[in-house]
Amino acid sequence: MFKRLPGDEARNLVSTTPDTAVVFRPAVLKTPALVTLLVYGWRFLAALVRTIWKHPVAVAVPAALAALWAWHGWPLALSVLGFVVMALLGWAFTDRSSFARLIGWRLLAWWRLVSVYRRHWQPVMDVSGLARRVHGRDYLPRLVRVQCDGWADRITVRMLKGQAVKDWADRTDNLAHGFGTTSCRVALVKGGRLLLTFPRSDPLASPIPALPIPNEPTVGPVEIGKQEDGQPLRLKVHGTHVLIAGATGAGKGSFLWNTIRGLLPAMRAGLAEVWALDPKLMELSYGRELFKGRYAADPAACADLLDEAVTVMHKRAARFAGLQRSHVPTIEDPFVLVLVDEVAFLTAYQPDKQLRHRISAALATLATQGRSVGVGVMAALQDPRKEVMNIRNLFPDKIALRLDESEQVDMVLGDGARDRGGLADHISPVPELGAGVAYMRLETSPDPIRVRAAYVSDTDIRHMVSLFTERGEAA
Ligand SMILES: Nc1ncnc2c1ncn2[C@@H]1O[C@H](COP(=O)(O)OP(=O)(O)OP(=O)(O)O)[C@@H](O)[C@H]1O
Repeated sequence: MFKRLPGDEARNLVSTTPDTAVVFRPAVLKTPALVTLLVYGWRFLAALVRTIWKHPVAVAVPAALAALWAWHGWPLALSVLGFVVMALLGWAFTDRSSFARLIGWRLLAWWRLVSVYRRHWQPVMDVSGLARRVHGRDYLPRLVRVQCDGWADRITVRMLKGQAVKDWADRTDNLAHGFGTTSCRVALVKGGRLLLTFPRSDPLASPIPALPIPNEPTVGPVEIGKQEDGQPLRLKVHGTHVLIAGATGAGKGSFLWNTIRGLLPAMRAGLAEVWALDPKLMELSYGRELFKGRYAADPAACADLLDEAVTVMHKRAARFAGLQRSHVPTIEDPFVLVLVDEVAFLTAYQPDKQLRHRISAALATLATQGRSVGVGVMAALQDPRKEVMNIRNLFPDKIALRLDESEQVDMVLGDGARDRGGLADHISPVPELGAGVAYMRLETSPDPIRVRAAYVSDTDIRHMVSLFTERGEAA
């Protein structure tokens, strides 16, 4: 007597009499030909309507050409096709960006969909473990849409019911290599839908030379480099505090120097001041003339300078109380940016306990109360552990350059940042490839963005100093 079993369970059958083979006869249901034809016909019709609905222009052009051919012969259809191609080429050469936006990226997206994503979708999902087989049925996440721009392919995906973002975030390596790119970023669009970003090129692959000094004095976001999509990287420094962490040689200095460079016109105009704490005596001493005496390297002098910043902050808070809630830089009340290179030298590694407490208390006070009265802190450090920097959570904006260990990423950028693609431990230790490259997590956005700061060389710093002192004297 045969028992009917779902297909998948046949492999679980065990014979107690090894000489007798288990005979499995699947139940065969004969479907009438008419039903099969109707099903295929319906599917074809649905696909046709869907294609016309989704791609009206792409369907209309070949349909019009086919109609021309049928009614007026192929010479006319060919001439019209030639005319269309020439017109498109003309458009592409005269207004590249609008052509790319309206036609170019859509064509590329279609090509990438057909040649890469749809073609490799099933094998990549299977091998990476994102497809599932339940009770003999295969379930595959759905590839919803492919969009392209000059930098990356963005794939919208519908997850399987019951999958979590983490399931995908843990497999970014599999996805990237499966689709022939070097990296993949996962972001949640809405419940059940993800956006996978696959960069096609890397605008951050080679060092970026120092950017021009801005013409206008501004404390607004200062341009300091590039984002991974090739857009300028503008860092907010006024109204926030910034923590920069990176292993030795990761390029922390370039974030500090680019910020000073961007603020230079405002410093010259008296709208901004940079107060520098340089306990290693290496990084900021090179341009100490820029700080107009607000420079300290000795720990005791650093503590005095921090106390002075706290006093400025308290005085402003007392004056502003009840009158204004945010700071607007003026010559009387300029924006004060306290730059601290290797803050751990002043806190965790400082042998003098009293000094250590004084410095930590001043830093914590500035970081909790300074931003609304125009006193900001930008601190750099190598080791982001809590024992070394126990106030790291007081910095709203965080930058992780190359880090030695994967656990350090979340210490700097906050919980879950590495799962969201902040792979700071994967940044190359080769200076040409990785110095100045970082993942940035801003207060306003939980997804870390990959960026590279421009390289401000010693010559650039000398030029900044001469420009500042010359103009300062002239002013
Ligand atoms: N933005 C950048 N682009 C390219 N190369 C850079 C960049 N920044 C730094 N470098 C290179 O990396 C080297 C190390 O940079 P830097 O001294 O700023 O690192 P750091 O993180 O401050 O190191 P440490 O903590 O040891 O002082 C520089 O000498 C330079 O050659």
